[in-house]
Amino acid sequence: MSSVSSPLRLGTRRSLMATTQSGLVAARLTELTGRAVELVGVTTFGDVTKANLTQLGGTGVFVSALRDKLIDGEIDFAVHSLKDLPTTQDPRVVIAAIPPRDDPRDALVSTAKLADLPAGSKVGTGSPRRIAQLRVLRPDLEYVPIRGNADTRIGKVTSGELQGVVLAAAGLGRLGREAEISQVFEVEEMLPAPGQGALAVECRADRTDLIEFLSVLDDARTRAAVTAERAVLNALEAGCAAPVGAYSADDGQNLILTAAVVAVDGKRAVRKSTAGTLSAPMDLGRDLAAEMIAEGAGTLIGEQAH
Ligand SMILES: NCc1[nH]cc(CCC(=O)O)c1CC(=O)O
Repeated sequence: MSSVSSPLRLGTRRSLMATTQSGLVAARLTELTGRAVELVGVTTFGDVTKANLTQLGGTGVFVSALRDKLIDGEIDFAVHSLKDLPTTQDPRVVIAAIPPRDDPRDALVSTAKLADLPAGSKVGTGSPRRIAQLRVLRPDLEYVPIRGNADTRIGKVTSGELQGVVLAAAGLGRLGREAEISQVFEVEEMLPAPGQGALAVECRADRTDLIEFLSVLDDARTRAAVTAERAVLNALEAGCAAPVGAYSADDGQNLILTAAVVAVDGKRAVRKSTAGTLSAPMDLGRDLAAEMIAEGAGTLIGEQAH
């Protein structure tokens, strides 16, 4: 940062989803502070690989290229979908802000609601968490692994290749594709991925002034909720491709947290809820995960590792 008035450089993946959410954060930061923000496009491995995400064997495929640019100083900050961030923090960077969360729920893009699809209909999703929970609701449908951006996925419904695809409501909303949603799943029937619908604003750990500056974007309630959700994922030693759902929100007083590990056959699950103070979300998540492990959650995750 040379002078106070020079624009901050916000590094972003080039996908429509990424540029849209980065653009929203940039506009909000400018609105709150008057500081100009310039978007810098970065290509990541996660954008170029054709491999199924569950087969990449690691987490954070969308994240590392942006972090490299942060560390090099080529960009000042980056905006990630929180659910794509590994739970173990790289010590060279910090999450300076977690803005207010958008819709955390999963949504079906289809011409019909899930209950009304004919038996044998093909529904696309590459997420073991979604497949497992969908199998509980409709064991008689066929679940097809798919990748690609939202446009490609929705295109398979439009073309008739698939009768439905399941995507995060927040992403569909950011892309302006809400009109194609036939059903938004309640969190009780389809527990979202930890952090789903939330964004993380990241910058280098040594840029104290910038961290302070970006904190204007932070929403304490969202931060508490997603911290609890991610603590579950971390304690279960699971990544973003694991069949783990977690959702937390406060009722004004306490933080309520529900988490589940679901077998991909839809037949077994370990599911637990708890409530605790807003001030210790990490403990809430870690304690819930310990109870889940005592009930066999670790075995369920282990079975699906390969
Ligand atoms: N794994 C890809 C990804 N990362 C974040 C979102 C959606 C937006 C969000 O959860 O903030 C998506 C697509 C999807 O799951 O439909």
